[in-house]
Order: sequence, then structure tokens, then C-alpha cells
Amino acid sequence: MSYTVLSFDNDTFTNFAFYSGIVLAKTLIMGPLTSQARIRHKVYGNPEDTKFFAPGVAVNTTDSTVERIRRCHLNDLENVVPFTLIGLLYVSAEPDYDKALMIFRVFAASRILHTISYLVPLPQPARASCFFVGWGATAAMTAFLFARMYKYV
Ligand SMILES: N[C@@H](CCC(=O)N[C@@H](CS)C(=O)NCC(=O)O)C(=O)O
Repeated sequence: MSYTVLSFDNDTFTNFAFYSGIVLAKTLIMGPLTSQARIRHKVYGNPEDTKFFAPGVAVNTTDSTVERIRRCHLNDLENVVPFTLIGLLYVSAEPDYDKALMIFRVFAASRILHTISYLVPLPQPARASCFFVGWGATAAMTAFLFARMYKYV
């Protein structure tokens, strides 16, 4: 039977799928969380939205709660998408299993803690630390990838 690196035959890929699934699901939740805050605070950014959901309420694009959740969502997109794409290339380069697992776990934990720090909110440097740890995990995968590719290009 043939072995494929990007399949559940490969334990590194299985773990990557699990931890990316967690951070992608966390990112996906941010949309409904924003909607919930909009409904609770009656905050809508478009005239057609206020007309339908809250007639008589003015358009508002500056609510601090809604904007905070939106920034948190954007920060996830800035970090989770690169992690997922670079992670696929990283797994295909067949890294050491234990090191890869540690990178996946550190990234997932850092992003969950980043969200908690952003939404509670916790005083800095809590959120900045979470961001840099997660960024470092993706940077480590990128460095490994280039070191591995260097031989071939
Ligand atoms: N796009 C980010 C790049 C740097 C970054 O991600 N910083 C972290 C730690 S301070 C963060 O949580 N930034 C807040 C944000 O993206 O809204 C920014 O504008 O701040």
C-alpha cells in the first residue's frame, strides 16, 4: 500500500489536522460572536442592516465591543491562515514528529490565549506575548521549510 504524507497514515499530518481544525474552528466562531454583540448592543454598520434589524437606530461603526471582536477576528485571520498554509508545506517536508507536535500545540494554545486576552481584556503584555509565541511557531515552521528546500533549489 502506498504512503501519502498528507493523509491520516501520517501521525504528523493527523496532529496538524487536529490542531489546525481547533484554531480554524475558533476563528469561525468569531463571526457569530460579532453578530451576537451587534444584536446585544444594537450596533449595525450598514443602513440596510439598521433598517431591517433595528429601525430608527443610526449606523454605528465605532462601538468599542463590536470593534474589539472584529480586531480579534482579523488578528486570527492574519495568523491562522499562514499557520495552516505553511503548516501543510511543513508537514509535507516530513519534520521530526515530536518537534512538529510541540509547534502545533504551542500555536493552538497561543491563539486561544490570544483571544481570551483580547476579549476579557487582560492587561498587556498578555496579548502581545500570545501573539509573539504563535508567530514564533509559524516562523519556526517556515525556517525549517526553507532549510529543507535549500537542498533542492
Ligand atoms: N495587525 C496587527 C499586527 C501585530 C499584532 O498582531 N499584534 C498583536 C499583539 S499587540 C495584536 O494582538 N494586535 C492587535 C490587533 O491586531 O488588533 C496589529 O495591527 O497590531
